[in-house]
Amino acid sequence: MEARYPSESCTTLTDLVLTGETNPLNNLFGGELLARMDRAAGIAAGRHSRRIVVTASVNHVAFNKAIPLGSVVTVEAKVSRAFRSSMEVYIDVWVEDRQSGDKTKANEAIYTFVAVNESGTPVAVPPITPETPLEKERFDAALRRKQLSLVLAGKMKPDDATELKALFI
Ligand SMILES: CC(=O)SCCNC(=O)CCNC(=O)[C@H](O)C(C)(C)COP(=O)(O)OP(=O)(O)OC[C@H]1O[C@@H](n2cnc3c(N)ncnc32)[C@H](O)[C@@H]1OP(=O)(O)O
Repeated sequence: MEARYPSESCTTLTDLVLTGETNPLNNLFGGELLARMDRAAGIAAGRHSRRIVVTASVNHVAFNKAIPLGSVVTVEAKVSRAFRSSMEVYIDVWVEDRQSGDKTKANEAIYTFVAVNESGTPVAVPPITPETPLEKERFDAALRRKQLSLVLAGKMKPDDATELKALFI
């Protein structure tokens, strides 16, 4: 399969924070943000693989900054690394200042999607070639994150997590 670039999967969703999507402090409800990130990441993984994709894990979510009611929120998702059937998708969340238009990074998350056939069986996806320094940095660290996710899910023995062990040697 021919390699693809992260930019080919880049998916941007921009939307407002409306009443009904906020917590008692009038900030965006965490579950609503997770859902927006899942949608953007699913589209990105689908663009990379051109397959049905399912969310396999949510590996890292940092709610660093509250997002107030009425904010313009942009969720940007890109495949950072493709393995055999799984893809790591990196998501950056930006909040736009309505007067200046300046965007501030509010949150980030890392999801894993798996490409499957009509029966739900995992299928191979194209490899990915990172281009920018940030894409290369995320690509390089993705195997470590995959091993951590598999160990935490009980799907890999800690002894087999070579990339994690290398951090401490
Ligand atoms: C878009 C949506 O929201 S879909 C709804 C929510 N998601 C779902 O319903 C998915 C339900 N889960 C499933 O269907 C299955 O568990 C699957 C397809 C994710 C994985 O199936 P498995 O039988 O575990 O398959 P298998 O062991 O071959 O793993 C497939 C790939 O997923 C990876 N994987 C599985 N679990 C994890 C995990 N927790 N973290 C990271 N990667 C994982 C494996 O490493 C493997 O990757 P690779 O082929 O690139 O090496």
